[in-house]
Amino acid sequence: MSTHTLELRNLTKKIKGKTIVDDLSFSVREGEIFGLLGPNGAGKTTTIRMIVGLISITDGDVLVNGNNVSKDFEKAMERVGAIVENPQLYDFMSGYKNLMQYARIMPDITKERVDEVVKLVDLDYAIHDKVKTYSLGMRQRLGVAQALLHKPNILILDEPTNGLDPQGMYDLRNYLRMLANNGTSVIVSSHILAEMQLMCDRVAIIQHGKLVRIDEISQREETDVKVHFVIGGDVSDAKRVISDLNPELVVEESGKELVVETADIKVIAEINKQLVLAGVQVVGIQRKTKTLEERFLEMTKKGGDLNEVAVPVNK
Ligand SMILES: Nc1ncnc2c1ncn2[C@@H]1O[C@H](COP(=O)(O)OP(=O)(O)OP(=O)(O)O)[C@@H](O)[C@H]1O
Repeated sequence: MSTHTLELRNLTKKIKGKTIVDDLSFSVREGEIFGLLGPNGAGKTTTIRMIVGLISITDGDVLVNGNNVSKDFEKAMERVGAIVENPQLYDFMSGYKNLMQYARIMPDITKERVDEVVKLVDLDYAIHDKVKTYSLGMRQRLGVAQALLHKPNILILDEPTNGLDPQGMYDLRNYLRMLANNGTSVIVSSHILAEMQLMCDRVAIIQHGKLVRIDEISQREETDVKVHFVIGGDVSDAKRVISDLNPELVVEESGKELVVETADIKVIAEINKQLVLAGVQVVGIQRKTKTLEERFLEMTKKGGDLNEVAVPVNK
């Protein structure tokens, strides 16, 4: 059984009569990487700012490790590490001095702990260089090291991939995964779909301040499978053979391809067998999973039913 570390209950933010975050509810589990995904202005940053107490909550509750942020703020923040705005770093000091400076104002942080977080974010090689010589990725790693000093069990990063190069993104993913494997709940926000798919276990899709749905990345990949049969001869013969097996299997036809929606390997093998037995030439079979991007676009398209995933257009 998994434990929830962060829980949002009907969280709402209104600014000057405008609803920015609208009745948002979800829970984050121990040891998972949870994404907030939505277009610019969807309300991700506002949500995070409420979670960490940077702005007030209009309505609803945020529970952090069981503590209500509105009622028991200090207790709630005890084990939260966050980078919401750019981390406060002094350019003229070394990375190490920055961390020591920060450690001094926090209770019970030892020099050993500073060394530990430096290792964790892979900054040992440059930790005594001045921060002004750091790349964006290194600055960000130093910011994360700082946020981790007090051993939080929840780490919140607003748009952590912003400005990172591919190597920086790859490194970020790896060490966030390592933290999650050790039990930390990691919450990241982004409008970059592909990044979220690579990084997260679950993604909450947010639009106009509302939760559209929560996508379980691995589970989804198993269900949203389509198989493309590429036919050598007459496609209508192939279509008839497949329809005889099950009239609902074929969902699309395009040129020489018949698209079948199933994740069941036995069904795929049976279709192939029947096609061959009927003398139909099968020149290719391809399995394709719907990407998070396709699903996201389907769900957020104007006028679309946000709870229903429509049959995707062929790409
Ligand atoms: N203090 C404020 N006063 C008025 N409107 C605000 C305020 N803060 C945020 N907003 C509006 O709320 C909406 C959501 O903003 P928010 O920054 O939370 O979005 P976001 O999903 O984080 O997007 P982005 O990726 O662009 O930061 C935007 O339309 C923004 O203009």
